[in-house]
Amino acid sequence: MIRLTSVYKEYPRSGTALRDVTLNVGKGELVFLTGHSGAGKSTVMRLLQMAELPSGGEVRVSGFSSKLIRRREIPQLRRKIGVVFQDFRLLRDRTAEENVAFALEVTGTKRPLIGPRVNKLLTQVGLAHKARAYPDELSGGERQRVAVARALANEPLVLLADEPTGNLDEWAAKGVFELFREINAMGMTILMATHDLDLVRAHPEYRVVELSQGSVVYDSAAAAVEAGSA
Ligand SMILES: Nc1ncnc2c1ncn2[C@@H]1O[C@H](COP(=O)(O)OP(=O)(O)OP(=O)(O)O)[C@@H](O)[C@H]1O
Repeated sequence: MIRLTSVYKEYPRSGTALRDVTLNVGKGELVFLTGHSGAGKSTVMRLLQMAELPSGGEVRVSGFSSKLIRRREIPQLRRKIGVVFQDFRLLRDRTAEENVAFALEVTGTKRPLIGPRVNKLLTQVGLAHKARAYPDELSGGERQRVAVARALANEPLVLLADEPTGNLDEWAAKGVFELFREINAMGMTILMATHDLDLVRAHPEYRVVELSQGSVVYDSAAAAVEAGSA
């Protein structure tokens, strides 16, 4: 589903952001991507959306390769990736349901299908009763749920979440993560960049990959294999 092979990313002024990163995420996995500020988590997320290309190595996402993709194919790839950000990025002048509907309008979903689909998505994230509320009328946790509904609107194959609980208090963070667990249990592949080590420690059942200064320094999946062969 996601495959980074010996990926390097250099930025002209700040130098090497990723150094020889190899990482495979299989279909249906939920993986925490951790590491200090500046470790390269957001860079990985941007490369997966092919918003940027690697300086070396290859990024593959659901059949698309950074080595082969053409500019005009990028919208096709993006449709297969749902993205959730720390700061929600909702349209303030649109209600919860209009925010979700917008994601369907821009991909050309037929109008009669949009209403029922929005309703289903808002129900899935537990917010059907707030469909007519504007973002300013919602709590942080509720806003993030709308953002998750929007990310799922076009039935992506992968969900990328960059610090999705970073702006939430502990309870709201737990609630949003529970939603991720439910979505993952239904088969969605999720890569979640997070600083929240308490959340990571509370869920040892999920794989953890740690970046430090642009390199993978720990992968619980690899650690499990090594422990098994020792
Ligand atoms: N657009 C850019 N131009 C130049 N350098 C960049 C750019 N984006 C990231 N970098 C550099 O790449 C390195 C990794 O940054 P990145 O944002 O991926 O880290 P991060 O782990 O997501 O950090 P944080 O947790 O603070 O978001 C940093 O040294 C940063 O300065």
